[in-house]
Amino acid sequence: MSESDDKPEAEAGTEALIPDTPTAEDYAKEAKAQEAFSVDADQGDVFGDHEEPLALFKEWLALAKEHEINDPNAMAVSSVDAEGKPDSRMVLLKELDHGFTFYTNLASAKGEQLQRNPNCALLFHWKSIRRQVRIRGRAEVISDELADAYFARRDRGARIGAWASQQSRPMSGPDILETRVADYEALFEGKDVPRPDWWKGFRVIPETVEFWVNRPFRLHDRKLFRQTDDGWETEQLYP
Ligand SMILES: Cc1cc2nc3c(=O)[nH]c(=O)nc-3n(C[C@H](O)[C@H](O)[C@H](O)COP(=O)(O)O)c2cc1C
Ligand code: PXP
Repeated sequence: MSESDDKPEAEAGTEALIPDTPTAEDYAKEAKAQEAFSVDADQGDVFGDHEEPLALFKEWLALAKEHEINDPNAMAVSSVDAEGKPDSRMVLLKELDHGFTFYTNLASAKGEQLQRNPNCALLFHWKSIRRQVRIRGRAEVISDELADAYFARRDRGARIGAWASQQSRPMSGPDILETRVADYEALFEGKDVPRPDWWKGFRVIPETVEFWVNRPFRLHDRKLFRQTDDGWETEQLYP
């Protein structure tokens, strides 16, 4: 029996769905097929000599924007509920200053969790360039002024949608959302659509930011930035 035949029975049905661990030949094939961001070691100096992580993050996001098929600014945000159980979902990064801002409904599950416990984590994974960025930090609710400015840039349809959606709460029937959208369209007909008080942004202030780039045979490169009283310190981590 070859090594690859020696698999537990329960895995059999998933073989067609879940790729096997790559062989040296697979790495060689991929390196040819996907020159710029292959799994080989030639992505160059991906970390640079930045003294803080946000400049490096911007470089990586710019590269991701060139290569991702959509939403290079998509990130998972993980929070914890009242029982301390973790919860994750995707959001879109919308502002980048000294923190990472996304917009949402404050009364949603994530909105309530982050207001109760601001400790959270963000995760970017860009498949096209085979890179990951992990951020741990604390979320703060942004100012009304910032939220108003972003809300005003959204299409009218999305602004009406924000009023109509009671995000994360159960919907009582199949047509209820359409009905609520129609109701708010009628309410705001001929008027500007204001930002609902509960539609706001969270800015995640990073405490650690880790940059990860894929390498062959899982010998990846990792660089961790950690905020200290004297600025950022960095270290390389084993893969
Ligand atoms: C790519 C992507 C981007 C998303 N962006 C947002 C976002 O910026 N804000 C938001 O409230 N929900 C966004 N969602 C929906 C959330 O993942 C989630 O379903 C919703 O916010 C409810 O989450 P909660 O019940 O944990 O609060 C996005 C979903 C995907 C797949
Ligand atoms: C429910 C919800 N709110 C907000 C956003 C943020 O993006 P935008 O302002 O571009 O709609 C998204 C993006 O998918 C979303 O799904």
